Amino acid sequence: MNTIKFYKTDESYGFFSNFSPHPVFIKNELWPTTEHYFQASKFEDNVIRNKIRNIKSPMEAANEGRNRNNKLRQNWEDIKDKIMYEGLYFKFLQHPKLRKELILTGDNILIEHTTNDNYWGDGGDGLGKNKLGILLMNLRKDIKNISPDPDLILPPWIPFPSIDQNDLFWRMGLGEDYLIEWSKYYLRLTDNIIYERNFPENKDWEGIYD
Ligand SMILES: Nc1nc(O)c(N)c(N[C@@H]2O[C@H](COP(=O)(O)O)[C@@H](O)[C@H]2O)n1
Repeated sequence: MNTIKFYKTDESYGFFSNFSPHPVFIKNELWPTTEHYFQASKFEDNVIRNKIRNIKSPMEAANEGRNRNNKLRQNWEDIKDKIMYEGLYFKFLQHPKLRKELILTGDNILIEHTTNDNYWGDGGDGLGKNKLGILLMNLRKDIKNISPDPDLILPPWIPFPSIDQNDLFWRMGLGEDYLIEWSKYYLRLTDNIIYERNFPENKDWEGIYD
């Protein structure tokens, strides 16, 4: 088995980094990157969460999240892997090109390679836990279970479960981009019946296939 190492966003496979500039929409909030979401999730105080959400760069968001003058939520150590997986899940489902790239890594081992991190990364010498790489590989398996087709684009209610079809979210930015891409994909399908059987309309999207 081969390995794929990533770290810096401007190097190969940089989109696996949480610092990559891919916005995510999670539980009715838009985050500039998964790093912003992850760092803000360390706190219960909405003032701090919103401060982090509005910070420009992921590095500054990470610095604020690591600022121990901010009161860390009590159970953070217990939930941090789950939060990270949640961020990754929505990132890779909400950006079809990233979903495709993840599937195309096949069964290669994914490693966040850095001396800066012994938990999420490999510590540089391979002795770190590489939790980010492991979660990405778990996600790859889960995504392939939904559909292994790298070119498939999921209907909007799967990557964006909390937004119904009349929401203004679909008229701008991430939502608009997704809907346009999905519509083009769906209209080009040669076998709609199988797609519609695999992904039945949910109640907020009734009639979308008509
Ligand atoms: N760019 C970068 N610099 C560092 O110093 C890092 N530790 C990482 N790793 C990423 O940091 C995030 C989690 O950090 P904390 O749990 O707040 O220490 C996570 O996105 C790692 O992949 N990256």
